[in-house]
Amino acid sequence: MNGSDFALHTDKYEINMMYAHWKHGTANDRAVFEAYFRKLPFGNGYAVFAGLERIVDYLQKLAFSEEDIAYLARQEENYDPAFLDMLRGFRFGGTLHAMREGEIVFPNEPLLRVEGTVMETQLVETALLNFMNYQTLIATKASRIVQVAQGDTLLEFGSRRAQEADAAVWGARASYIAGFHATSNMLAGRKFGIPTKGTHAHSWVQGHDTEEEAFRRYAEALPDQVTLLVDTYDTLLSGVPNAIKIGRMLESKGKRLLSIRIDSGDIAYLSKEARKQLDQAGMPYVGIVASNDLDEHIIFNLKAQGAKVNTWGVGTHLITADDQPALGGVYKLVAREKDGRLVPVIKISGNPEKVTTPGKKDVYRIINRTTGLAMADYISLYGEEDVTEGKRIKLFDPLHPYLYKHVSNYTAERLLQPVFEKGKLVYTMPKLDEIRRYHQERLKLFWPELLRKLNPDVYPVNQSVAVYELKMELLRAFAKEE
Ligand SMILES: Nc1ncnc2c1ncn2[C@@H]1O[C@H](COP(=O)(O)OP(=O)(O)OP(=O)(O)O)[C@@H](O)[C@H]1O
Ligand SMILES: O=P(O)(O)OC[C@H]1O[C@H](OP(=O)(O)OP(=O)(O)O)[C@H](O)[C@@H]1O
Ligand SMILES: O=C(O)c1cccnc1
Repeated sequence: MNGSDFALHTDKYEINMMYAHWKHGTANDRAVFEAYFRKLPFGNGYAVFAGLERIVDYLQKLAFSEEDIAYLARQEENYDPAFLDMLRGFRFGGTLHAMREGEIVFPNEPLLRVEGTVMETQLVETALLNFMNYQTLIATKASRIVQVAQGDTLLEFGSRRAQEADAAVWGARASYIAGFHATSNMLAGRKFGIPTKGTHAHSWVQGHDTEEEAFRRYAEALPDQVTLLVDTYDTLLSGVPNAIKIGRMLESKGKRLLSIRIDSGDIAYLSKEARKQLDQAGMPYVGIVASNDLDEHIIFNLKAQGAKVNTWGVGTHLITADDQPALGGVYKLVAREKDGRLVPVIKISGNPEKVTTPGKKDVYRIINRTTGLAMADYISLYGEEDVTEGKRIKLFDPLHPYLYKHVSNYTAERLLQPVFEKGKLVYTMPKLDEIRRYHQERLKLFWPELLRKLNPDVYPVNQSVAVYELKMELLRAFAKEE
């Protein structure tokens, strides 16, 4: 699917609601939706927002083709042909505010705010959540791996195990945003300018009479980028000694063996022994790449065991986020047009976590002027001025409003950026390397206790008094009496 073929990348209920609005003459009423997730994945202390590039491409190209219209005409809902005719001219004319890609984000704060007609805001729900949820999930998983790798080189190897092609390509991009250094996926490399890296497979060694011959022929063909996979037969007795022979051959030609790769067995033990052999052979410059079902926990453990690995190839566990394969981001209506005015709306649930926070809102990062560190994220109603003017504000957790403090010594950064204004793209997409740098910079705003992978501190996401009171007011209005 290319970007212009996504109009029907939506759930049928969105089309049905659009149709029902159209039938009742309310299709062009205004609506405001916000997208957020309720729980951080992997027990992490933060998430890394990603997906905006694809969202922008999708919204820009959003249009129904004749094939789409013909398909809709065949549905058992019997949509009125006049509705389908109207869809022919449909374009996204709404307003989108979004977090920057690479931003550090937290539960229950809007990551996207979409304002427009009920038609257009409803149609885009599925695709926006699909892009945001997957890419944010993978960027967050990758960021955890980056934290434990402590500056080692990280290669994304997941394509063959990803949930299909889009996941491989966009997952490679999300990993790069979070600090991975390269991907093995050449399409992701070409599309996004991500550096690409590749070694060779076991099949290369199996495809020759001897391991030494396989290594030699590989090195002869690609003398500038030789990484040899040393574990096909016996890592320490044949793989590394053969790699050293090839290292010598390369040296005699004024070249250098770049690295060896270990893909099975006890990586801590084998890498230490391989390091010794390489050093004793006078090749301290040869790096050691490890792969084989790695994730942040195994890398952390291998480092604790003193593994002599300087490059980690990570595939399956990263690209499938296998310990939590979905981010539960939701897209909720927060305000709608009534009698010509936008009014806040609420969704009530027996599960308190699922009660929505009404009203069109903004998110600010409150930064302590003295420490330069983030103290809390602060959700205000759109247009509330105290926070933008730097006045004294009250910080409290909406779940425990009796615990609060006032702050004045802060700067407030507005996190949601204007991306589309009434259908017009007003945002200059940063280059991928800028996004990646931005992510690294943003991490510096947080204390290390929040960034650790195990039992991190909980970062406060607070609400303004006005947001809290509006929610209470709507809850009271719907309170039941028995
Ligand atoms: N020293 C170690 N400490 C903790 N985990 C390790 C260590 N060495 C390897 N692992 C991890 O243990 C898992 C299984 O390793 P194992 O050696 O059983 O791999 P394997 O693929 O079964 O090996 P082989 O291909 O030799 O059968 C992998 O996820 C690997 O990354
Ligand atoms: O383990 P992952 O984190 O998913 O990383 C990708 C894996 O894919 C390759 O194995 P595969 O057995 O598919 O091919 P090979 O013959 O090249 O080893 C590679 O050797 C890694 O082990
Ligand atoms: O280049 C590699 O070593 C590689 C690429 C993809 C998957 N596994 C390994």
